[in-house]
Amino acid sequence: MSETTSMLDKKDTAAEHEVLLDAQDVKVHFPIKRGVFFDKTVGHVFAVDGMTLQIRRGETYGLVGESGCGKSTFGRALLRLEEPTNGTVTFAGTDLSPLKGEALRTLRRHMQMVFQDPLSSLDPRQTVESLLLEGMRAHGLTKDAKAADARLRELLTAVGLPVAALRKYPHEFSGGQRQRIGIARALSVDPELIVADEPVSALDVSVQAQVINLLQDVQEQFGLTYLVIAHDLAVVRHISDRVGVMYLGSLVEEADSDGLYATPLHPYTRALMSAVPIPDPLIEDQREQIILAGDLPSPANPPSGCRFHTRCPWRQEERCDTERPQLRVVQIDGVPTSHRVACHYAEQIHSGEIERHEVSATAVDPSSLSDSPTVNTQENPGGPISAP
Ligand SMILES: Nc1ncnc2c1ncn2[C@@H]1O[C@H](COP(=O)(O)OP(=O)(O)OP(=O)(O)O)[C@@H](O)[C@H]1O
Repeated sequence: MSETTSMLDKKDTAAEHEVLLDAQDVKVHFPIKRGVFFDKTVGHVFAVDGMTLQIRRGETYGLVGESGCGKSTFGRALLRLEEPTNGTVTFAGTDLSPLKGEALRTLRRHMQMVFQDPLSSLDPRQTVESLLLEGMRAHGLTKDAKAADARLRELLTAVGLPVAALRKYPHEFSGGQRQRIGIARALSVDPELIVADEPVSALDVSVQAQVINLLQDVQEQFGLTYLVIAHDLAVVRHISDRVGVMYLGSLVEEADSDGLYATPLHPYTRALMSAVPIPDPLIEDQREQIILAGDLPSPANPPSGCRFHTRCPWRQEERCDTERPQLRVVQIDGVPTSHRVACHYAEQIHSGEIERHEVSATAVDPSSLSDSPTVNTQENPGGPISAP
């Protein structure tokens, strides 16, 4: 191997491990207001309650969890579309917390969002050309008309739309095409990170794979880093290098995608995976089924200690009820795994040292049940978390 090649390899490896986004203890607490003038704060919705994760340059990080666990709020907080109550977000070495005005606008060029429903995120009165030029103009990327025109054509080619699309309006396209426009719009300002919030869940199943493939193609073409937020385990598994599982505002487990799906270690992740149907009836009959008791507790009144203890079939009294577990690297047989797990007893549960017990639905305090859309995993093991 030549010296130049080996230097390039080293550079690639270093780039792969470079942390692009670093979120430390991010919290977003929404005040609950009451009173005639809504001027009294009577409590808080702890939508995001201590999220710590790092996304490496060039990777796809998948974030999964039940509806209402805080995924979207966290994604928005990263871009400061939602103001964090606490914590720090560092992007490419810059702490975003003190940024305001122009500095924040400049940063948004590097971090873009792709939304679930392109129809509501695209102004229906603007043509595709105007939608794509908007961000480019705002960031001073359209000074040269010829270059701007070439860039528009490049974007349309990249997302698989004809040049004639430029003169049309969003309603003239199908759902899948509209999501292509949403992706082109995010790409138009040449970002480094894209936060894709449920990018395919509003699309027909037949179109979902095309849009996922497109996201992967443009990632390679433009050297992008992704945070993909989804409730669909199949989508996340297919697209992600690493996956984080969120429960009531924070991560309960994080691992590389293959490791997480092969050996889930947190009881909640195990329950999610056990709801994934396996096409082979023999394996399906023999494997572990974990049916969670009760619904997702309300983020306005989260359980004490481990947030999952009210539904956990391996709960150990006292410690789980009172001490909130930290995310830590788990060792199996003395060997560190790729998993970080927020469970006091992950090793003992994995080895079978702690036995599983039934949790009755009444174990969940009814006053802590959520008003927000929830999953009843007892009645519907697929729930809003859908399986591959
Ligand atoms: N502006 C807000 N004010 C008060 N509560 C909010 C606000 N935005 C979100 N929430 C609440 O915060 C919690 C987390 O919501 P969020 O939308 O982030 O969850 P999610 O995991 O993305 O769910 P979904 O997939 O259904 O969007 C929910 O209970 C939600 O009702």
